Amino acid sequence: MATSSAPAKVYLFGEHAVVYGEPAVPCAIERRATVTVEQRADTQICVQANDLTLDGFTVRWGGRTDSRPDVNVPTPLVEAAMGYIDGAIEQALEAAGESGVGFDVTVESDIPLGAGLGSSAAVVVACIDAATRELGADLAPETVADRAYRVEHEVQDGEASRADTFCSAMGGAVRVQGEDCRRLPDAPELPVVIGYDGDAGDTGELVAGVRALKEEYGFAAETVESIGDIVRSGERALEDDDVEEIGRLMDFNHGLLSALGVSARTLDSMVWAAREAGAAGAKLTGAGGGGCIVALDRSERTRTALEYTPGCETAFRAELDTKGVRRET
Ligand SMILES: Nc1ncnc2c1ncn2[C@@H]1O[C@H](COP(=O)(O)OP(=O)(O)OP(=O)(O)O)[C@@H](O)[C@H]1O
Ligand SMILES: C[C@@](O)(CCO)CC(=O)[O-]
Ligand SMILES: [Mg+2]
Repeated sequence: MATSSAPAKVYLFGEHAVVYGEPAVPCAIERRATVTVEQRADTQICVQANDLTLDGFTVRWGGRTDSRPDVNVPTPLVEAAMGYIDGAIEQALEAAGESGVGFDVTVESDIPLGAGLGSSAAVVVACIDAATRELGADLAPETVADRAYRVEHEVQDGEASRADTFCSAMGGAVRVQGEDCRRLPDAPELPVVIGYDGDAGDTGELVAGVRALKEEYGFAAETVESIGDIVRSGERALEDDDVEEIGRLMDFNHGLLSALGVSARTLDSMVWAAREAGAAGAKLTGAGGGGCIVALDRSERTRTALEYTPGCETAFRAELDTKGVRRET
């Protein structure tokens, strides 16, 4: 039996545009998905999943006698979860040079699902790490990141960046542009506050929506390029530890994401509540459509204001996670 965990992330800048070759800077936060993997005597994959936004379910597939999932939760969710776990197991088998092995997989996660905090990447990264160790192989976090990216790419219908998976595997703040993935040497100490509307967006669908806009309108394509410019300015502000400037750029980034159609009324209200409470800046994080915003505020004012904002279910402070994927005992 092997257990690994991997962190969630927020985007300081650059989600969506990163899918088209612009840079992005996500940052791992201290909320984790933990995956336990144990070999079975047969070839079935049996998944038990629990998290904050899910009551918990069990799916079983791949055996000779029972290849249909046996579940009581909505089909799209189950299919998505099966896609991620199936993909992760396939990657682990390939990495370990094995085939035809069945597993019991247990997922426990503190990361709300589909909320822009990278629950999919954390689950896939932790699952690949645990499954390869269960098979006697040991992969470097960069290799886990690369294999996890292949899974996200497949599940998101061929459109995904390496940002979420690299960030979750490596921890800290990272910079990703195409295949160029690096850890930022001096991870910034940022006063991150997160607001969550209790809702979810489907990353694959939201990415497809931006792609369609970009193909229809030249100005949408230019908006994506402008997000790249914001990220480049953001990197300089991060080097200078200039929280005010980082905040201004986050505000601008949110405006452009909103123009690309991936915000939501609740995300906009939370962003405005944070700004009015004195946050240095605020934006949606991740794919959007519902889920989380990220704001910067050293004081408690933003968190308190968010808690009283209609549409906000919960608000919390998030510490930077510097560890990335790790073995749990
Ligand atoms: N605890 C979990 N158990 C099983 N599957 C999970 C769990 N957490 C996430 N997943 C899978 O990940 C999917 C959500 O991934 P999606 O990419 O849409 O959102 P996200 O990763 O949370 O946010 P974003 O990609 O915007 O950062 C779920 O539908 C489910 O298939
Ligand atoms: C929207 C997106 O940029 C981030 C989702 O967390 C998609 C991706 O990078 O694969
Ligand atoms: Mg995701």
